Amino acid sequence: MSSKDWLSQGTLVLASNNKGKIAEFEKLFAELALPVEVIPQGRLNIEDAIEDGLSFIENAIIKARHASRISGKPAIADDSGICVPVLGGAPGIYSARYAGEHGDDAANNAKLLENLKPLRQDDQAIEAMFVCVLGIG
Ligand SMILES: O=c1[nH]c(=O)c2ncn([C@@H]3O[C@H](COP(=O)(O)OP(=O)(O)OP(=O)(O)O)[C@@H](O)[C@H]3O)c2[nH]1
Repeated sequence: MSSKDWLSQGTLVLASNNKGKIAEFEKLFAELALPVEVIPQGRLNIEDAIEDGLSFIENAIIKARHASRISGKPAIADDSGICVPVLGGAPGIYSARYAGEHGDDAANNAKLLENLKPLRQDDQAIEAMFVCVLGIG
């Protein structure tokens, strides 16, 4: 599929089961007023892909291709996470399951703060980046 073909297909599957992402995408696409109906994959009974890529880019492509293969329609996916250089880039692609259970934001945040505690000097700020990659399949 060439980079703009998805626009002419009439529908775009949103390859995510994350309620926050779905709300943000629906708002964004409503504002853009593109001629496509955005359908969250859950409405098509598409379950989560196995996110076994080794980078945000790989995982975004895996999720988009999974939803596209099952639905037969173009799909868009987002893979994102927080990367902390003093932790070697962790939690990175594992952000959603850093504390064990997938999607437990409170536990993930608590674990990150706990791991940063011994690295903080005099309450100095610690650099972190939020990385977000979108893939269309
Ligand atoms: O503080 C935050 N502000 C945000 O604006 C935000 N947006 C996403 N996230 C977190 O980033 C990870 C994505 O993980 P992720 O890309 O693997 O997605 P996911 O597994 O949650 O859903 P899916 O899209 O794969 O179905 C998860 O821990 C999300 O909770 C955010 N955290």
